[in-house]
Amino acid sequence: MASRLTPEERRALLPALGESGWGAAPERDAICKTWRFGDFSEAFGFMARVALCAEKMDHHPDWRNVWNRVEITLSTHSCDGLSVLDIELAGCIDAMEAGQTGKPVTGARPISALMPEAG
Ligand SMILES: C[C@H](O)[C@H](O)[C@H]1CNC2=NC(N)=NC(=O)C2=N1
Repeated sequence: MASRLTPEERRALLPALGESGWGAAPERDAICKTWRFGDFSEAFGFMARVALCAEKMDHHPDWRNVWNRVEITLSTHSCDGLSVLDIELAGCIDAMEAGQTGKPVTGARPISALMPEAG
């Protein structure tokens, strides 16, 4: 079973995701990111690609789609928080995004909320 990221792992892994638009989900140990696409077809195409990747990993997003907008939240049910599987799935999603018209929506809550201070 995947275990929850340690403070050291968080400090090592989360800043890069923050750079690409991931933020801290409200009131959960989870990361989230929102994209806006040209239209519903593009948004749904992106979701289909994410679904295939998630199924291959046996690790699945929480998500919401409203027409051209896709909001994804990642956390691991089995440890009730962030694990390395969420980091891997986020990386896979970001790699797919590159070829799309979809753009991340700015304004996510800072990912540093999920990182305890060192010391
Ligand atoms: C039985 C199955 O392997 C588990 O339920 C998997 C499926 N997808 C999952 N997805 C997520 N996000 N967290 C999990 O713990 C998880 N567990």
